[in-house]
Amino acid sequence: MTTGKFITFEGIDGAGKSTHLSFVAELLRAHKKTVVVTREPGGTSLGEQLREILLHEKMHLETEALLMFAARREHIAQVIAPALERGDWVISDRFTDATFAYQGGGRKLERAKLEALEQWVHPHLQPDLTLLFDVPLEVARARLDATRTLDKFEQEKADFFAATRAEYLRRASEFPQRFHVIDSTQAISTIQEQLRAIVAGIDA
Ligand SMILES: Nc1ncnc2c1ncn2[C@@H]1O[C@H](COP(=O)(O)OP(=O)(O)O)[C@@H](O)[C@H]1O
Ligand SMILES: Cc1cn([C@H]2C[C@H](O)[C@@H](COP(=O)(O)OP(=O)(O)O)O2)c(=O)[nH]c1=O
Repeated sequence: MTTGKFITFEGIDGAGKSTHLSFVAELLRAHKKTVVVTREPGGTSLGEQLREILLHEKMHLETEALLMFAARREHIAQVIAPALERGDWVISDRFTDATFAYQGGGRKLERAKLEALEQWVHPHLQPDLTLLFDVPLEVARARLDATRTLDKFEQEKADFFAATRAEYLRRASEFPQRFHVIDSTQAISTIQEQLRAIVAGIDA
C-alpha cells in the first residue's frame, strides 16, 4: 500500500513558516496529492484546548513538555497516522522538533527526558521532510512586533530564542536527511522557488 508523506514546518516565532504553509499545500495538490494541513500544539479538539492553556498559562517546565506530548499523542492517533495510512500527505505546522527546540533549547529541559517522551509517544514515526525557516532573532522579532499580539512564548527574551534557534540548527545537522534549512531572510518569492524544487524532489 502507498502511504503518504509527513512534512513538518519549523522555526522560531516570526521566522515566516505560516506564510509558506498554504503555498506548499497548494503545490502538493497540484501534484495530485490529498493534503491534510494541521498544527501543533493542536490539530484535534483536545489538542486545541491544550494549546489555549499552553500558550497562555504559566506552568512548570516539565508540565509544559508533558502537555506538548499529550496533545501530540492525540494528534497522531486521531489525525496524522490515519491520514498517512489512507495515503494522504500531512503537513504539520510544528511537531517534535519544536519541543526539542523550545522546551529543550529555550527552557533547558534535559534532552534525555524529551528523547524518552519521543520514544514513548512516536517510536516509529518521523517526518519525511522538515522545513526549517531560519532567521536571525532581530528579524523574527521585528516581524512579530509589526503583526500581532504576543502569546506566552512570543514574549520570551532574546536569549530564549537564541537557544531555541541554536537547538533547531543543531537538530538540522544531526538529521540532515530530513531537514532542509531555508534562509527565511530572503524574499518570499525566492523562498517559494526553493520550496517548489524541494517539493518536486520529495515527490520524485
Ligand atoms: N521572507 C519574508 N520577508 C518578509 N516578510 C516576511 C517573510 N516571511 C514572512 N514575513 C512576514 O513576517 C510575519 C511573520 O510571518 P509568519 O509566517 O506568521 O511567521 P511564523 O509562522 O514563523 O511565526 C508576517 O507578517 C509575514 O508576512
Ligand atoms: C509544538 C510546540 C510549540 N511550541 C510553541 C512555539 C510557539 O511559540 C507556540 C505556538 O506555535 P505556532 O502555532 O507556531 O504559533 P503562531 O500560530 O502564533 O505562529 O508553541 C513549543 O514551545 N513546543 C512545542 O512542542
